[in-house]
Amino acid sequence: MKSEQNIKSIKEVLDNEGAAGWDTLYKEEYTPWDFGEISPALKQLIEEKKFPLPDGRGLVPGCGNGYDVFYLSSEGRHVTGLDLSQISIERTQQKQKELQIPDSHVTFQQGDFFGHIPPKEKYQVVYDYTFLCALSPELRPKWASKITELISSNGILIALMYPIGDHKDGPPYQELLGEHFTREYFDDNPKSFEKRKGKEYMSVWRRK
Ligand SMILES: C[S@@+](CC[C@H](N)C(=O)[O-])C[C@H]1O[C@@H](n2cnc3c(N)ncnc32)[C@H](O)[C@@H]1O
Repeated sequence: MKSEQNIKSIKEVLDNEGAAGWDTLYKEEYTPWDFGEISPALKQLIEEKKFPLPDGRGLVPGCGNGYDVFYLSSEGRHVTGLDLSQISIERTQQKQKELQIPDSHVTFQQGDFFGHIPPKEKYQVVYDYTFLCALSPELRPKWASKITELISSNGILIALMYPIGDHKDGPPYQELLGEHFTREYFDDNPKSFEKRKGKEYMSVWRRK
């Protein structure tokens, strides 16, 4: 990871370069959101069987270095990792090759979430971690419409909410998703990376 002298702040890069700034951040290896592994909260959800995950098709929008994509994929679940950054996608594809993970389990795709066309049967599982929060607030309703469009009826959204803000009724997920989703699982104290302790909520939402 490069020092902050090389790149002053993520916000500055994105303000100056727009969406292309994500590529710059990956190129410069300035990715402070990346802990090099999947979140303890996701592991806890799955390994402690807190919520059963459906098989079928999964999507991780803004997948970054792809740890969650590999983790969520299985014999019965194909997972697509989608990211705007060509550099991050090339890296994940390289890792997929090295790990010899077949395309029948995992696909990495460069592209814009807002233009993403779902497979015919849509997704049964979508995982959002530090993706919604990376978008500017005016894009949140658009994020919610797209999530609603991408998930099949009865499919689920796993939203690991970070950072917990000071919104009156918690993070804005309920107002964004409430019309089309029912919240079926919530943990306001999941396992977290040390630096994020107390700043994350785990939630699972079922598409109506
Ligand atoms: C804060 S990073 C989080 C990455 C990953 N989820 C993680 O936790 O390590 C946000 C990611 O979203 C990607 N991104 C931003 N806007 C996007 C968009 N419109 N469509 C797809 N990916 C996008 C960025 O390239 C970046 O990889």
